Amino acid sequence: MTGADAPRLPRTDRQGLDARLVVDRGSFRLDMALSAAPGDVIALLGPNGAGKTTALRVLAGLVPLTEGHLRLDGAPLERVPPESRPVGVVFQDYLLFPHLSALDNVAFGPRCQGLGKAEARAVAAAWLERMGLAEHAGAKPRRLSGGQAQRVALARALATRPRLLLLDEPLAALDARTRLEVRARLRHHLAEFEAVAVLVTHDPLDAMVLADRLVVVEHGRVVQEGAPADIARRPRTDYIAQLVGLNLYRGEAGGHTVRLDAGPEITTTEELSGPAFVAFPPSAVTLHRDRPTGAGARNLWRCEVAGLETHGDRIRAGLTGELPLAADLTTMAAAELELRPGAPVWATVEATQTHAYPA
Ligand SMILES: Nc1ncnc2c1ncn2[C@@H]1O[C@H](COP(=O)(O)OP(=O)(O)OP(=O)(O)O)[C@@H](O)[C@H]1O
Repeated sequence: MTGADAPRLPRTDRQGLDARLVVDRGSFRLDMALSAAPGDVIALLGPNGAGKTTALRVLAGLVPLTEGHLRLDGAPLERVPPESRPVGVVFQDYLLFPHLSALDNVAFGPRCQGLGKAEARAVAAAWLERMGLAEHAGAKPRRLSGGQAQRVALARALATRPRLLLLDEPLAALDARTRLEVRARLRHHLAEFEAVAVLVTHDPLDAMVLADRLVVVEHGRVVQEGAPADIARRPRTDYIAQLVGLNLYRGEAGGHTVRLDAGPEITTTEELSGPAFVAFPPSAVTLHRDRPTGAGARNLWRCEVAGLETHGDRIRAGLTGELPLAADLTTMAAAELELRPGAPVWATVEATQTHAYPA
């Protein structure tokens, strides 16, 4: 069925993306609501197998919806075939046409939209210029660096003036140094893009730098969404807490303490009641060989070192015991404490270093 003979579904005036994506793939079910205004950049973030790529493929029209709806600028897209959707896609490995020059790769979309050859090439040349790639217009993809190929792929997607831009792990194919530069450029282009952009990534840094809003997906469901800073400050699942490098616990708050579902109490500065999360960074934890006696440390737990790894210029200790947690310390402190797997330690955290919020 083509877009033309699809049944006419009601249009709404709502601009941007308005979707509920339900897809069954064997035993896996994706069920997520996704909405965005023109100009929004949304990052879908989640562990392997969470359903991010499936969501992107549904938006692109490559996988059909089992249930739900998909509207873009008020128009229903469910029955519109991929090639007729006003959607641009940058695939993880870019999928440039190997036999076409950068210019003709970018001109391909405008040509398919009905522009004449010269006109389409002029549009493509303008996009390559904007991407800082004018001098590579005649190059075939194999002669482009990873960063250049990524920009050609982005130009190719943007040249069709899509109302929805989809980017699948846009920086995953790049080495660390190129990534830094390409990330900054991509941020600039996304900021200029006037329609909705949705990107899929595993990398919290890419998500935080590139997106205005994060949608965290686990097991086919949205577990948290919001501005990057809010999510980093108030994670609601273990996956997100690990991603942003926080210790996270759930319990029942009463005044300045949160009694954890499994384990001890944590003293906090916030005053709350009812179900609550408490989070604190590994750098807030101080370890001691002997039980500390000072009055300052309100939170004190008896733990055991489960593992040690280097983390930047510090050592991260994974602890089990009264409270499982991650603690960061300097190499010197780790040596002085004679930390090794199995070593007993006392862990303290000041109440002022914790952050409690309703669950
Ligand atoms: N063609 C398919 N047929 C059946 N099941 C599939 C198919 N493609 C993906 N799945 C299943 O759908 C689920 C979600 O996969 P998806 O690729 O969307 O996750 P993801 O979040 O993008 O993961 P990753 O980060 O590893 O790419 C997985 O359980 C996967 O096994």
